[in-house]
Amino acid sequence: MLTLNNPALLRTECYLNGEWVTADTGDTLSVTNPATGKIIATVPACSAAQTRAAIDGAALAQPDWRKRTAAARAKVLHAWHQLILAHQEDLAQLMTAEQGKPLAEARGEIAYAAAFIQWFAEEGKRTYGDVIPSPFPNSRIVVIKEPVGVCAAITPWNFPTAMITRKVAPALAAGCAMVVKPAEQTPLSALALAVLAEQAGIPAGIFNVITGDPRVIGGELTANEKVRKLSFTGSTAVGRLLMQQCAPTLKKLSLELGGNAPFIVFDDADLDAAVAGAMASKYRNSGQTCVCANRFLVQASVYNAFAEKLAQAVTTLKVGHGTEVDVTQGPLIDEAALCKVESLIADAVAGGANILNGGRRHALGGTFYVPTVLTNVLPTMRVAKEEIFGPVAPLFKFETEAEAIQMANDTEFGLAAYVYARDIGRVWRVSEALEYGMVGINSGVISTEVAPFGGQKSSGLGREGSKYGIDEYMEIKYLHMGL
Ligand SMILES: NC(=O)c1ccc[n+]([C@@H]2O[C@H](COP(=O)([O-])OP(=O)(O)OC[C@H]3O[C@@H](n4cnc5c(N)ncnc54)[C@H](O)[C@@H]3O)[C@@H](O)[C@H]2O)c1
Repeated sequence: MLTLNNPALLRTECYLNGEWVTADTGDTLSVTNPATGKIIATVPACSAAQTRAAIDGAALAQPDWRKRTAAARAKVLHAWHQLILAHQEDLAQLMTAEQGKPLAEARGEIAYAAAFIQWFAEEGKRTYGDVIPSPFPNSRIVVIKEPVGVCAAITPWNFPTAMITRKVAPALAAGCAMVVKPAEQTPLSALALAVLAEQAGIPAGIFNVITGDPRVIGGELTANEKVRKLSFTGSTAVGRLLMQQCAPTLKKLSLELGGNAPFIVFDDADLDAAVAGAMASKYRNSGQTCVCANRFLVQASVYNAFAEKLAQAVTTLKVGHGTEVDVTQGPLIDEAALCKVESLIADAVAGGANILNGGRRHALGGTFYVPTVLTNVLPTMRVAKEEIFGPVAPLFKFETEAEAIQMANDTEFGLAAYVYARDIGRVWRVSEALEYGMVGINSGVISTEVAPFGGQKSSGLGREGSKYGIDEYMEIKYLHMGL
């Protein structure tokens, strides 16, 4: 039973153009608690016509929002940030109920999500242009930045709040309006953000949350020419599809897609620190994180020692319902995710991998899975090529630095990578050779609002966070001025 201190945060209508609405067709989507398998709410399955109306509303509201000073926009964003922090506990409860992650992680995500709003409220004041000396006499070239206009966001279920604020905060700070379609598994966190946005005084039409069939809403968001930018976080397959759908209207795109992060442990690494980093990177959110370590590449001379220490560490994880005190690993999002994990492990074992820990469903049933460590894993196995998105650490062996780099880059993805080593020369050489957007060095946690999060290769386009993140929502214009 979900009980909130402020029950008004559990909203089950969409927030479009400053109004709370149901679907014009009357259709709904069910929201299931992955820990219990029970339906906890239903939300509207809105139509393409409603999506169009939301875009129209955003297009009408955006010019006034844009005309405000950045300081005036920041004031409203700071109010939203404060309200989110004031309701951190309720928001965390909602997130755990629909997503399954332990409450401590959910609380952490709320603070992290709010930090983007605070950061971009201030960064919006620093969207400086430039003055370029002209090659012609008596003239100057002045470069200015302007908001893109109406933007759309399509977000995943694994970080139901942060994946929204990472996009909405820079967009609003820049002077844009946003229509957000959250994942169908986790709409309640998104709608609660809208409740607080309304309270904070974000004007009607500037922040909209629409729920429903992804193809219906995504189809309109990508086809509508009033939407000038799409920011998407999710799988590479859907990212490619949306990119195609945006081609006719040539929208700007940010795509934060899948990963296949290598976690490289060299023989000079502090092994205890590497295990601590591995635990944070791999088992957080039950391994359902795009920057999760997906392949552990361990130098042969420390392979057994690292494997033993990691297998020991995972026994300290407590699997259970995210609302229970001390639980450190919740369920997977659904049965399909669990089946994928099982089939990857079966493939590895059939090819000769050993299960050092786990490798089976948890006695709790449902979608709970025992944290797993696999040894003797080979780069030819499926587990080396696909995003696992579950609590499974496959350990690969390498001999030389060159081999580690070759194995690390042997994937279409290029989101996050991790390197554990003490030799500073090695750290530089390897980091520069890695074809990844982010490298954690002796650190298993890399994401922060002040850094440019994003990937290379099939992991996507664009950056979120930092000064680079706000540029994604700004057009560049220059004035060639005769004096
Ligand atoms: N790079 C990053 O920043 C980052 C962060 C979190 C998750 N991810 C990635 O997200 C994936 C997991 O999320 P998922 O399983 O929800 O991904 P997904 O691609 O299935 O879904 C993501 C979003 O896209 C929507 N969607 C699905 N099909 C659509 C369609 N045809 N048209 C329009 N919208 C559509 C979904 O409703 C959801 O809102 C993983 O690959 C993970 O690596 C990436």
